[in-house]
Amino acid sequence: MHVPAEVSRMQPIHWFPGHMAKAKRQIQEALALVDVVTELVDARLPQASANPMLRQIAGQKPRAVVMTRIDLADPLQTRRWEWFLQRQGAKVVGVDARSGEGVRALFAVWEEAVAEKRARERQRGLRPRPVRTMVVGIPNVGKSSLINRLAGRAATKTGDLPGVTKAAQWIRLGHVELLDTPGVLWPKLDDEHTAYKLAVSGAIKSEVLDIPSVCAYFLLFAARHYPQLLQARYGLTELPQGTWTDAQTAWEMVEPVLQEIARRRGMLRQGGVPDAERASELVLREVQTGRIGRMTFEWAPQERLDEAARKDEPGTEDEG
Ligand SMILES: Nc1nc2c(ncn2[C@@H]2O[C@H](COP(=O)(O)OP(=O)(O)OP(=O)(O)O)[C@@H](O)[C@H]2O)c(=O)[nH]1
Repeated sequence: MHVPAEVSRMQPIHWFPGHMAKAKRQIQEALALVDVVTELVDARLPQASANPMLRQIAGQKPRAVVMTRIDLADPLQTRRWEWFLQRQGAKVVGVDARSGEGVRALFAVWEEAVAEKRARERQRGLRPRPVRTMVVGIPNVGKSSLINRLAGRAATKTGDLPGVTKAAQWIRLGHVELLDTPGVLWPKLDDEHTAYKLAVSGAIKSEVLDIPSVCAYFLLFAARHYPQLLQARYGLTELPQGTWTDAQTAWEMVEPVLQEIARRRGMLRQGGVPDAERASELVLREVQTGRIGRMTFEWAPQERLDEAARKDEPGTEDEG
């Protein structure tokens, strides 16, 4: 059995305290100037792509949670996540930041997020003022895409923002003012599953985890939760069985499937040996571009199903 060298050289997952301290400071400075924080998470992994530190930094400030990449996520799971996050007190909207789908709904969410504060201000006789917000999220989650979508042609840039960076400006969008520089937070990679899910989604690159292991993680997950999509895309008759324990074992479970994919795609090494490693790159690329189909990589946390049923809302399943 051929095991790629990278699998046995799995690197430890790094956490960057220096970067985080700086990012935290910058975001804290900027947050002091906004009414509502717009937190971006990836709809395919809303928990793993959120940074828990943001809650701590943002404190009681109203949060608008934007789930990006709804075009790639499983629609049923997206509904469940929306419901779950709303129950946690966030205002939630799902968007495709590339096409702009769902983006208009954000304006209502922002207004709603500051409604109480504005009512108090009105009572004190203060003049209505625009809602100020900033976009915060992990790298690659869609911050620039969303800002560009929102800014569009109508955007006007106004005034420098002291204390953050010289270049930072507000983008005026009707009653909303959006900071044109997003806040970047690193994902919290302190658990193996979080790291693998982020790698499957493309949020972290192969310097942290190697491609064959990430692909193995994905295949075991997808064989369990989205078998029809895998079968339809790759014409597979047999799917890998089993759950993740470690990279080596997982690779051994998925290697025959990847060899089959390699054979079908003509990915052969010298002597006609199917190149499972190359197939793992292909599969991962196709996951990340949505070619295999719409998938969500983590389930909304288990809620009491009876409660969900009583409220006639979608229930949740065990991720397993
Ligand atoms: N399919 C899809 N792709 C998206 C969406 N949002 C962003 N992307 C793509 O994801 C990639 C990263 O998007 P960016 O907007 O650059 O992400 P970012 O958070 O600004 O990234 P950093 O600058 O690294 O912090 C780009 O190729 C986008 O086109 C989305 O909602 N759907």
